[in-house]
Amino acid sequence: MALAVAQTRSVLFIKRKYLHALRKTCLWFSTNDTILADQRKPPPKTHLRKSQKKTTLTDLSWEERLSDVVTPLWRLSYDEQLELKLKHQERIMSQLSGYLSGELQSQSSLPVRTKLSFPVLPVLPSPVRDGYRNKSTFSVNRGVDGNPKTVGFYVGTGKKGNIVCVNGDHLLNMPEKHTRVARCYQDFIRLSSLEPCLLFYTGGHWREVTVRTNAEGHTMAIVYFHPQTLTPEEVVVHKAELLDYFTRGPGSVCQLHSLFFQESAMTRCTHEQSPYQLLHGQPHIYEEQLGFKFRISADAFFQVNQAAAEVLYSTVRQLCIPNPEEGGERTQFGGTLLDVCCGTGAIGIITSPRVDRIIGIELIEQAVEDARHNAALNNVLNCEFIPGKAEVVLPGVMSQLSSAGGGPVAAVVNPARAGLHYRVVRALRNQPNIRRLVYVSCKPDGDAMRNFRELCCAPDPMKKLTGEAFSPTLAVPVDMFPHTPHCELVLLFER
Ligand SMILES: C[S@@+](CC[C@H](N)C(=O)[O-])C[C@H]1O[C@@H](n2cnc3c(N)ncnc32)[C@H](O)[C@@H]1O
Repeated sequence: MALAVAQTRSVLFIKRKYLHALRKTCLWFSTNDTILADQRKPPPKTHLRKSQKKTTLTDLSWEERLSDVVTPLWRLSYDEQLELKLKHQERIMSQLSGYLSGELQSQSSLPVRTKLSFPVLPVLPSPVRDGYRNKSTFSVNRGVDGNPKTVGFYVGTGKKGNIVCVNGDHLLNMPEKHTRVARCYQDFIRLSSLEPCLLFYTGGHWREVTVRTNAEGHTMAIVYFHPQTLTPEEVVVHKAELLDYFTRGPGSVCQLHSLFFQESAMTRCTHEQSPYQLLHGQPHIYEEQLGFKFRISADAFFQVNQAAAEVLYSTVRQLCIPNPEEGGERTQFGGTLLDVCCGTGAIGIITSPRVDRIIGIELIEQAVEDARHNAALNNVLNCEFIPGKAEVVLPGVMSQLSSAGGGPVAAVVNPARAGLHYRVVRALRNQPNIRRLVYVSCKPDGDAMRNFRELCCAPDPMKKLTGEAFSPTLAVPVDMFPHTPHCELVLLFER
């Protein structure tokens, strides 16, 4: 009996210590689309308890170490994960409340707990918790056994020079289809006469592989390749070997719906910088969201968790254009919805029945083409998608909206982690017809916080922020990334 009590106490102690460490970690962790993998088989719970008793990092297996990097909450129950995420979001929103009330001065101020000036709802859970990722990017580097042709995820950092590439089959957020492609790609590059490209300046060719899947199980693989000094004719030979491996050879078990190849000498190239070459199959995959169908190109952004994206999108739609009886009669807002950083147009298209007009703005041309195609595919006629940087395009759109008679305008912004350019914030703030603005952020404590403050500060002619200030009125966190510390925050501003 005494022994059982002592054991329980020790597990509780370890759990508390672990939660404390995670809370600290959550302050600086950020969503990283390229290192996050999907995983299928978590180390069993019994294994977990043993690992909790271990004290040093080196006692952990490589799989556990990778899980701690990619899915650091894997040891916690899902309820514990949601509790932790809610506390983290509340802390960030209390920081925002502090800035707005003047209690906190600068972003470097210690995060003193300030009373929340608006409600933060409980985190909306992801309907799918395991194997949820529809996109994973696997790196190539030296494995645990020293083999430089290893495909997986990094433990360690380039800066410290201690990178080890660990296979991610066990990761909780990874679907089996993704790890199968990674395994096959590893077998393929091990058979290839070409070297892997570990560092751009040291040569080598085979780089990472991205895998995208949809709910129907279609699989798209994109292989990135550094041509170095190979001639185009030489590259053709290796492309043909890759194609043969995945269509007629052992890689055919992946049943690829699409195989793309991109020659790139940079970390990341758009389709315009270096075309995605279709070696096999269909150029797109399709996904359904809330009854609408979406085409996704190799280069386009799409939310990584399809089921949770539906939760996110219905939350955003309801906050942008509230419908008192969600699911009942549609209310017609009769104005314009600006969808800034619209990707393949999902938010605008899903909200289109409630508004007269949607204007989407997006940087990536392939995504804009997808958005236009998606509107037509769904018989949506009131959407217009404009390619370009929002900071360049939006000021012109605003003058059009003002001169067009000034109907009501709602705005949704969903930028990447770098947040919105100050010109975008200025244009939104200075457009008096916008009364509601929904900001969707995967990192609200980063650059987005600067945007929140610029939207809500007192008018400042020096910064050309002359429009009436917005106020945050509701925050809804949505868990898109189970087992990781991240979630999306949907923040409603009104004035
Ligand atoms: C987080 S994604 C959101 C996409 C979309 N709202 C969705 O849910 O699918 C951010 C998008 O912003 C785009 N983007 C990044 N910087 C931009 C800029 N300066 N102007 C316009 N779009 C930008 C990216 O290409 C990406 O598609």
